[in-house]
Amino acid sequence: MAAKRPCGAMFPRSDHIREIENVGMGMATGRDEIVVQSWLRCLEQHQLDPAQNCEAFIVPDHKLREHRQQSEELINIARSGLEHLFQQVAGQNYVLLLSDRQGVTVEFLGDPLFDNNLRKAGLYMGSEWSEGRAGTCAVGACMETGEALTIHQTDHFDNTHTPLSCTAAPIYDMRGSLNAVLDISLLSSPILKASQNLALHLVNATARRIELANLMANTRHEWVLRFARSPEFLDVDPEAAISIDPNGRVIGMTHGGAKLLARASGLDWRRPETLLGQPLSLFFDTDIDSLPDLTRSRPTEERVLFARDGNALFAHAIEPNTRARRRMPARDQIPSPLRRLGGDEPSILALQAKAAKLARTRLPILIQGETGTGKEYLARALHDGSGLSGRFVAVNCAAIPEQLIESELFGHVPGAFTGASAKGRKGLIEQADGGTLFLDEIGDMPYTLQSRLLRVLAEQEVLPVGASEPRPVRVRIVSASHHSLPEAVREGRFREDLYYRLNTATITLPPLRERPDFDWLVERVLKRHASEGNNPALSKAAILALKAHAWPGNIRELDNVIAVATALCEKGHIDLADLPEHLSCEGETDADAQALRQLLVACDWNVSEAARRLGLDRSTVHRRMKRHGISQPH
Ligand SMILES: Nc1ncnc2c1ncn2[C@@H]1O[C@H](COP(=O)(O)OP(=O)(O)OP(=O)(O)O)[C@@H](O)[C@H]1O
Repeated sequence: MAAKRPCGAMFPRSDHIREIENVGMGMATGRDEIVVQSWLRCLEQHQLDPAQNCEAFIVPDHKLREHRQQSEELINIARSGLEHLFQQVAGQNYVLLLSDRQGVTVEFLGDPLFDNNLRKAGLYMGSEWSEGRAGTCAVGACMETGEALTIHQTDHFDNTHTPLSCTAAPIYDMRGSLNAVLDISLLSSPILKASQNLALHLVNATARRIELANLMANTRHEWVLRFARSPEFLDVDPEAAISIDPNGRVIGMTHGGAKLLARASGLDWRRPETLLGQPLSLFFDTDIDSLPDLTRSRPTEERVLFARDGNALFAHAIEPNTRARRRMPARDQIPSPLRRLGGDEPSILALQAKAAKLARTRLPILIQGETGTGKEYLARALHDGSGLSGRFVAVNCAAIPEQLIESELFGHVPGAFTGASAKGRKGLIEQADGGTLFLDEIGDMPYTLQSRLLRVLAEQEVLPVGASEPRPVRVRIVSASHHSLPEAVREGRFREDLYYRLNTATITLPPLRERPDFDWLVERVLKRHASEGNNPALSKAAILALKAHAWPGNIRELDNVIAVATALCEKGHIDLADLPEHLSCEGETDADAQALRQLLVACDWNVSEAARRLGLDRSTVHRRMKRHGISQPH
């Protein structure tokens, strides 16, 4: 969807265009250098025309989902920082945008009162603010320069954006690459650019805290060294941090950390690869063996470190978490798509570690598990964690009519059969070339096709329908079934040789009712359905009801229940009343019914009072009464 932005420029249009054109011809202007450089990039590199108004571009929903999924870890880490920042500027009409490294807004906090205007102005979820797309703007210029900045009103290149004032700060990942941009914007602002100085300070501070939280979340087994210029802030709000491996080499840093290392060594922070892997002693007059002297066991003002450029800093060394290391031997080797499969419980970690090892191979993998346990989700994660460059193609063998499945999978040459496409068609197997083919419900694959699939696996080639020459394909096969394949083999419905080829490596997903990381999954699904302004928590009673349920539909059922509850709940609280009836009353016994009756009698059949004493809302109590056939005697 693309919406046209309002054209209410605060500066006469022709003057604005003329000024940009003059800059393009090398004439001086009073603007900040960062604005001038961005205008020049827009003219020369992005070939934008200042006389041509752009539309706010909002990526389609499915694309937004992809962008959000890719940034899920960042969004989760950043959320509390964003909410804190939003509270700090509450009532001042600021909007907060978190953009991913393509400039797409993946998280948004704004006043719903101005929803329509914000959407029109492109200050909204899914809007793309890269410089090539939108011209000079805070997010785009921040992405290009890697620096925090304000693009105020007529600093914008595109005339349609000139009412806006936008301030952005970069968020770097631990390896020094730009990971995201945090932007704070106003639909209308005072004329003076200096009015945004405080906003600049706030976004910078929030970006720094998000980077620090990211570094801490990803550094459990290494030393972390945090820095501040004053001892008072060292333990509570450090300015920079780095992580150090057991050999004393720098392996991660916040942006402040990168700048500090660069300053100390005379290297360039824009080339993070020159900083990473270097020994600590290149930057400071210390080494890994001396780090215990900088832990909290000593008073802050005594924890002083000298950088190689002569500057003194206060430092706080945090020891590696050895307990976590023992418990999670392979966690840091698990690619992040696979880490997102579950929590930190040993059996789930073992499952992730196994998946991580298999992801790196090209072996066929068979995934088993009840319906809705996440077999396709795991297949995708295996693909994302495999480093394969081709596509992930999913096929549900039970959903394609038997007469079509052959040409769907293998493709066909022109005119291969009545109704075949005149141009011929690439089959799904070829579409997955270089990537992963996920065959869901493989047990439903027609017997005759099973031998052809075997050939694909054995020979790495595919023979389209009607073709005489096979075509080479390199495809990784992941299959899944919630039927028992050995049983299908015994009954002669599934080829034994294919079964043995497919199940060289098997991963079995536990049903939800047996998952030790149930709480983690509930939290994750809650976050998935949270949106700006609706980020609910579960009441105790609701948690108990979720735990008591048997979840025959597994994670899919949980996902649906939470989606509905999130939509129904009020005041940021999911209570029993927001859960489906069969779930909220589950596990109640006759004794519970009797207790409820006694309570109602004690409350003189005042349902509100009974609800208050139970900590439930009235509709839940009414529902329980109905279920147990309890009513006030007349
Ligand atoms: N580890 C997970 N974390 C969060 N959500 C998950 C996880 N695993 C699965 N899901 C969600 O649960 C739902 C069902 O997952 P999926 O379709 O992968 O299950 P399945 O086992 O392939 O189901 P079926 O057997 O019916 O094909 C999806 O909405 C998916 O996003």
